[in-house]
Amino acid sequence: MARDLSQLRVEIDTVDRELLKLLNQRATLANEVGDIKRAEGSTVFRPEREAQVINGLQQANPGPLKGQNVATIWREIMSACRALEAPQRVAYLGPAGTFSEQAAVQFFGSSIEHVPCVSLDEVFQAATAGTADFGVVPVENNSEGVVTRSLDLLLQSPLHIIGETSLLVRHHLLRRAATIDGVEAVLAHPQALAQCQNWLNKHLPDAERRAVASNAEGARLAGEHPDWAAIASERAGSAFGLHIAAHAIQDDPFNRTRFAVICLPQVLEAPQASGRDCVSLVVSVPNRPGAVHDILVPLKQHGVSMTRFESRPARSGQWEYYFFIDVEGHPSQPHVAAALADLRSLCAFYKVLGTYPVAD
Ligand SMILES: O=C(O)C(=O)C[C@]1(C(=O)O)C=C[C@@H](O)C=C1
Repeated sequence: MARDLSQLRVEIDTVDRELLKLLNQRATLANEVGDIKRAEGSTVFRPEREAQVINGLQQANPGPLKGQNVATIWREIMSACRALEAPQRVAYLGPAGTFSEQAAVQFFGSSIEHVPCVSLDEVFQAATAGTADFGVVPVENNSEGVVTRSLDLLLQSPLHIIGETSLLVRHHLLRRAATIDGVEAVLAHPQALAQCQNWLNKHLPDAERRAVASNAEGARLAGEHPDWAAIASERAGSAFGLHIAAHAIQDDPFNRTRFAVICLPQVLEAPQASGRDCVSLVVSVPNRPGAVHDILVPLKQHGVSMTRFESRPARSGQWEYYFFIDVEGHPSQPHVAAALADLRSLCAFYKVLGTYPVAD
């Protein structure tokens, strides 16, 4: 006979008590792992171990929970266990409510210490000086291209990339009023203004577009001026008590931003191979005909796929460029190591920005 609602809820309560007991058992074990790591002076965060735990559970999952749900739940469980071992301080472009904050929580789970920064430069400084263990910075948007400041900072910085996360970015027009009537200025980070330009041309052609340091900063200002609107996330809207005057106004409905997770090699060395990895490099080549073509040859010869190739002016006063290259694989794989060694021998400048598991 089918159980009624109250019987089912009693059973759910029993299962929850059992889960709570097991989760605390798990947290106690993680705490013991923390004691060992403290004694060794080693790092708490082990992304490859976390990936292993999640992959193993997804493979063992009989359902009806979806694999994606299993990943989300265990990412949070491990985030809480990690925080018991030692708080992980994560720097990002703040204030609260930015997509960068969302990316940080997506990667590390919500049990982190937030270190909001006023600029990308400050994120790099925080992670370099040790006021944060990790930084999370945007590197690329699928409609707007690369975030040039992040690439320039990566080039000069002692930090390396240990992970990435990709976020579906939905921009809303936020305002004190619930409609777009009478908007005189639209405030947002330049990237967000660029990602919504068709919508702005069509619906608010006469409004001034004002670039500010972050979308959340724009939302804060829009909260103070009735004739201003901001382009920002729902999260920023609720943080500053604003209405969504227009929903999902980004020109590309599949607008995604890729974020890099960075830290000093002393905090965390390059993660071991996870099975789906990527190496990010920056190189420059001697200024002679065919030099750019030549650096791609070793990749082809050794069967290594290139997933990104971007150029940035070297600012040397000459027509010289840095090339940011992502290749698939891990340097522990012989064909990847061979391709990188050959490529390096052809470059005037060669720096590995990081080796890390690719985001889903
Ligand atoms: O296995 C470890 O090294 C742990 O610290 C435990 C644990 C976990 O909760 O499973 C927590 C943090 C690490 O990032 C990896 C895994």
